[in-house]
Amino acid sequence: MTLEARNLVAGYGDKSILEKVSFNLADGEILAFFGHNGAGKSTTLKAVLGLLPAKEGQILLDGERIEHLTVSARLKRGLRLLPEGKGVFPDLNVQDSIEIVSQSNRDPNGAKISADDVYDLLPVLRDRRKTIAGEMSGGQQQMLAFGLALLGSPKCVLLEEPSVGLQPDLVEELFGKMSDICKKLSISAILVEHKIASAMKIADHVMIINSGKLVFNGSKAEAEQINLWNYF
Ligand SMILES: Nc1ncnc2c1ncn2[C@@H]1O[C@H](COP(=O)(O)OP(=O)(O)OP(=O)(O)O)[C@@H](O)[C@H]1O
Repeated sequence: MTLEARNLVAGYGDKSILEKVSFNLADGEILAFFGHNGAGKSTTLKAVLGLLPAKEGQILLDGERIEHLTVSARLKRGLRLLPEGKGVFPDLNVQDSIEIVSQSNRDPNGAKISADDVYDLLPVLRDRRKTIAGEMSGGQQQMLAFGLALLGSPKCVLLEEPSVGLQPDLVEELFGKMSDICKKLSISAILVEHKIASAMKIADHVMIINSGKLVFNGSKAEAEQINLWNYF
């Protein structure tokens, strides 16, 4: 199991938003995470990464308890967040962006995913090496953000609405690429999305949150048997 949450309670100040949220995610699995605006999706991601403290419960990464660790310690262990909006350097070209991030990630044991690997996995980035990131299309910027996240050799990526602002065909292309790469490299992902039909195409597992409580948590096959909208 890559990532597991057990009875996680988290919120802002004295107020708890998440009510004993539990889920688990195996290597290479994609967990589609749905819910209304304000239901608690981002709060869950923030608690997993350590941007919010866990008031109660446990978070485990590869079996190790991490809920007391700092954000940087969790990043070192392979968690990555791709926040909503494009996580790119808008004024740098693709090549310089990849070079800067791969140099800053270089560790003495050797980074597992190199710049060349990223170009091989996402050939559009090789084609656009000299293009300024801020001048690329939304979908290409998302691919770059995902490529930069891969340079850290993540175990689990937390994807916050990567489809925002993309046309439907680009959403399918982006999700297809992300899914292929996660499967190939055994990276697990939580995919927070409002574009449910597109996210369902690549999901292995589905969760729906409502007012801080998980109201559905099951396999894709189980999710396909029900009307997901009844849970919103
Ligand atoms: N910084 C904050 N301080 C206090 N309350 C917050 C803060 N951020 C979010 N909340 C509250 O926490 C609850 C859950 O918000 P959260 O951002 O997790 O929702 P979400 O499911 O990610 O929504 P969306 O789909 O709109 O991004 C909401 O009631 C929201 O008002």
